[in-house]
Amino acid sequence: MSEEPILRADNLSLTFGQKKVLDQISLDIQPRQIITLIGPNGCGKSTLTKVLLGLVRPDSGKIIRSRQLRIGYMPQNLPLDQRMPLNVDEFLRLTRRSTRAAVDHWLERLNITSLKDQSVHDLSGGEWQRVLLARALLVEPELLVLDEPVQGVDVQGQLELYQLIPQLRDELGCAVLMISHDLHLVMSATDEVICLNGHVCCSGHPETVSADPAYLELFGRRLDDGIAYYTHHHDHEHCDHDHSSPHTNAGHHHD
Ligand SMILES: Nc1ncnc2c1ncn2[C@@H]1O[C@H](COP(=O)(O)OP(=O)(O)OP(=O)(O)O)[C@@H](O)[C@H]1O
Repeated sequence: MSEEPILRADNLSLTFGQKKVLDQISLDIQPRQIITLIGPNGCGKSTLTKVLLGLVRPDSGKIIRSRQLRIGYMPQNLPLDQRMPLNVDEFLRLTRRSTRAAVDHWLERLNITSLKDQSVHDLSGGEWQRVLLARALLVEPELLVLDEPVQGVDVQGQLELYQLIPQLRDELGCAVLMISHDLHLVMSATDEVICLNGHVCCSGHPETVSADPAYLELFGRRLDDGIAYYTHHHDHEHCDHDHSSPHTNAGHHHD
């Protein structure tokens, strides 16, 4: 891809207390590109996402976004005041610049029209995820950011949601940055995987990365049932590489 990135992160670092959560992270997001961040619990995926969105300030490093980049953000959770009566339709209409027609469109597109008059407090985990996705789509994003979009969703629902993501990318022409724990589920829905553990452990096209024996050793083993379980053994040193061009090191792995 030779276009200008819509977002470029350059050497982002952030320490919380004693813990270096982000260590010199660089990445580019190209128009229409689907990028997935994977990594173990607490490795900094959500923090990196919030830094990229401008919600958290890094200690050092730089973020360049294209002018007036419209970002649709689906957070991992969105605590709501339980005492506030609010149905799905009213909740979605709170989104800035949302219109009646757009709300109806996304309700229908995500197969949740039947939830329109239901209280947001009574939704199942999977239904709530779809409503949050609709809310992110209502801003007509150029960049759609999904923080663990399949949380609380059953396996069939996860497969459907991951199939939907490239379709939404095609319909909106947007780029997608998503966080996932499920490498095997997300493989076919992503153009690039970035494996995080504070630093960028490896990155590249999912098939290139997944075919790398060193990658499998680090990030999973494929069992007979075809499921690759995520088992990151981070007992290695991070060798230096060129952070200014993170996408050139597809299949890069540690010594
Ligand atoms: N505001 C904060 N203050 C202090 N520590 C924080 C803060 N936010 C996150 N952390 C810590 O930073 C680390 C990275 O957290 P983050 O939520 O980014 O991880 P994650 O990779 O998204 O994890 P998970 O997969 O469990 O959602 C964790 O150790 C977390 O406890």
